[in-house]
Amino acid sequence: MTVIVLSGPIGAGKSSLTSILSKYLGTKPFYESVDDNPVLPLFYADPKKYAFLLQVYFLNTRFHSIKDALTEDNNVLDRSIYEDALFFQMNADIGRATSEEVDTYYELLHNMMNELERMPKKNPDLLVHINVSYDTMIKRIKKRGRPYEQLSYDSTLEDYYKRLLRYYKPWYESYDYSPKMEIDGDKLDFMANPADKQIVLDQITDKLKEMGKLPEDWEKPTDIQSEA
Ligand SMILES: Nc1ncnc2c1ncn2[C@@H]1O[C@H](COP(=O)(O)OP(=O)(O)OP(=O)(O)O)[C@@H](O)[C@H]1O
Ligand SMILES: Nc1nc(=O)c2ncn([C@H]3C[C@H](O)[C@@H](CO)O3)c2[nH]1
Repeated sequence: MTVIVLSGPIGAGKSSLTSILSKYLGTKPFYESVDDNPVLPLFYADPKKYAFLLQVYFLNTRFHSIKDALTEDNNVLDRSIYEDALFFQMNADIGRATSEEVDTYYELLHNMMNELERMPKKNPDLLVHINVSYDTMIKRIKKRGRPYEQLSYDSTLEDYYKRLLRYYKPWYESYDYSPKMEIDGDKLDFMANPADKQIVLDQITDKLKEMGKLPEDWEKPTDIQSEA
């Protein structure tokens, strides 16, 4: 059983790589709730009002996914539950949560993490972090085109995204729930360039091999074009 979680800022390529990687390894993908998330557009329209509700919504859906992923066989999750507090803390730091909301959130998070501690498998096997610069992040956000994430939608988003990148660096450095590795999301265009895609897949499978975590019955696919 091998559970891989991806991490990285907005638009880094987590969902895309989750799809590619799960097909390549023949495992099950779990996606963050975005297009079916009723609170996300409300949050971008009025962050102060909805930051807490959005966080509870995400925490709940992430808890479900990680519980399923840790009990089923081989999986790839497109964002880790460990990034939840990063987002909330950042929003709280810029005044989008009351002290009561902050206290309630951390108590709830603590309770949920304790539940995970009780599971036979407590942590993922590997965290794959996609690093991107601000320019790449904005290019990808534009390319994907969710209206409420565009810089033209809200003049404070530039600061929000730059701040998010600053929070990710120490977060990744202190992450210690599992082995971890970084992918260079600026250099490696694993969506459009097959050679880059193979480099990324080799980096991940080499790491799994080194850890003895490559699924036993896995055979390297010969045609990666079909993994997109
Ligand atoms: N390495 C890459 N090279 C080129 N384009 C990419 C790359 N990764 C992702 N993209 C494109 O960038 C956009 C955002 O990618 P994706 O939705 O996978 O990001 P994400 O990290 O899951 O974002 P979010 O955090 O918002 O869920 C998509 O249009 C995708 O096709
Ligand atoms: N506030 C907040 N807290 C989270 O935990 C969180 N997780 C994801 N997101 C936002 C980023 C993308 O717009 C979109 C898809 O990742 O959802 C979040 N926003």
